[in-house]
Amino acid sequence: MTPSLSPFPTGPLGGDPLDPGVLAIALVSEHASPLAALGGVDAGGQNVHVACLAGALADRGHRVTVYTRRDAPDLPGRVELREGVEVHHVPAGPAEPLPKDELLPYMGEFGRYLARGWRTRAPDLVHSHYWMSGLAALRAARAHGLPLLHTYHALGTVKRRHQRHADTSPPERIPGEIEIGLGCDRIVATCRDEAAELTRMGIPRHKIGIVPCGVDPDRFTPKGPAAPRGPYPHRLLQLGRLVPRKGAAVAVAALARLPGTELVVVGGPPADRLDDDPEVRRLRGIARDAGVADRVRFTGAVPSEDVPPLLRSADVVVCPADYEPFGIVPLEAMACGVPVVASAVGGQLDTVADPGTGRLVPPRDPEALAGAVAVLLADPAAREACGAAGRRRVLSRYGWGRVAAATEAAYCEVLDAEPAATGAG
Ligand SMILES: CC(=O)N[C@H]1[C@@H](O[C@@H]2[C@H](O)[C@H](OP(=O)(O)O)[C@@H](O)[C@H](O)[C@H]2O)O[C@H](CO)[C@@H](O)[C@@H]1O
Ligand SMILES: O=c1ccn([C@@H]2O[C@H](COP(=O)(O)OP(=O)(O)O)[C@@H](O)[C@H]2O)c(=O)[nH]1
Repeated sequence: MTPSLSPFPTGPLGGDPLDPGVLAIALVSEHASPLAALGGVDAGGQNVHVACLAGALADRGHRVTVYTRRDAPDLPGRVELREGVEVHHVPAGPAEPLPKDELLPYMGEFGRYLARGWRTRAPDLVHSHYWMSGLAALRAARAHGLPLLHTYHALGTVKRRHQRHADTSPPERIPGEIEIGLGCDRIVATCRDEAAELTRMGIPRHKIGIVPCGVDPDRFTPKGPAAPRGPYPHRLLQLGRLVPRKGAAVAVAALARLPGTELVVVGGPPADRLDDDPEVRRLRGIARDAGVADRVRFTGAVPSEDVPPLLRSADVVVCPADYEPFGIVPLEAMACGVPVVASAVGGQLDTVADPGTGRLVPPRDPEALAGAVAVLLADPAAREACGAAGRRRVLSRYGWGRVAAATEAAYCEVLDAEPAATGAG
């Protein structure tokens, strides 16, 4: 490791000064806690990203604090997620779950909490996730002259373009995202499409670096238990938050062109609340109308340890989102050696190699989705080759160790320091 990187007092969390070269890193993730259950409307890839990035940075010897909003009264102020990673529950607004689009009024309080804490124990750098965290962190980091890096995870301009009136983001979002981009020291975008969108928003290209999201290839493996299959010769699987933009309706409509195939939809509310969920009801209606209701199964949200067996049980994983800022699910499928048919949007343009690891098809096009899937279902050898290529692609590019190393390099650029010598995994 290299000489001390910090002009600021270190040891922000444990109290003791840190060894030279060890960074004290503050990750700010206002609505997406690394401790949250996944699959709900607001708990998805960002939660995974923050948890895994924090862990992989700790593996490289750094000390990480994740700041997330306290959304239940009984949450402890601090929780050790693992060695080197602590989660702080920030009091900002009522200590109860709130939709993320209602959190902006509490971001001043969130930022003041950060600034107060950093007065006595400042991190070496701050890395904020999602626009509201960026606003809170911008104020607090500026107050102490701390370097700030930002990852958007999703952009208001893109969401507005695709969802129009259904977009419930506050009007402050797009101007806020520009303010963050102009005010922070560096943007850690996750794919080329996002970098292009940011430059169209007027953010200088030289401030933007690209580091993808990652996957844990030791947890997501081709070998291992597979979930039991239904009575059909073929299984498609879709995984993620159950919101309309994820395109499950496209997958259901495609099923009408794929006889002998079942579709398992993983994610959404807990299994015992599926019947009350508006999106499940909508999708069941579409399935009924298409005459495929008996071949569509909803599991509800599943804990992350149950995800690899489900992925392994599928012949093809479909990711037909209308838009997808990055999309961790294709990486998880590829890591499990399963071919992916994804919409040609966002991060999926970078992650899915067509035809090597799967196929890219136009979004919102059930016919194109069904066509690409049918070719793979008819050819077991092609599926196996795609799966193996997907696994190789993940191992060579997307392990969290590599992602953390590249993120650390961005931190060091901002701090004008040398990266640590630790190998990437
Ligand atoms: C659809 C989408 O934006 N997915 C991204 C993103 O995920 C979530 C997204 O940021 C949600 O916000 P929004 O409604 O404004 O789009 C948040 O509620 C969720 O917490 C995010 O998980 O980030 C993922 C990680 O970078 C990315 O893989 C995914 O494509
Ligand atoms: O019931 C569920 C649904 C989703 N996920 C995980 O949630 C993440 C979704 O991330 P992605 O980036 O694909 O989409 P986002 O939800 O952020 O839009 C992936 O790690 C999934 O494995 C999960 O563990 N259980």
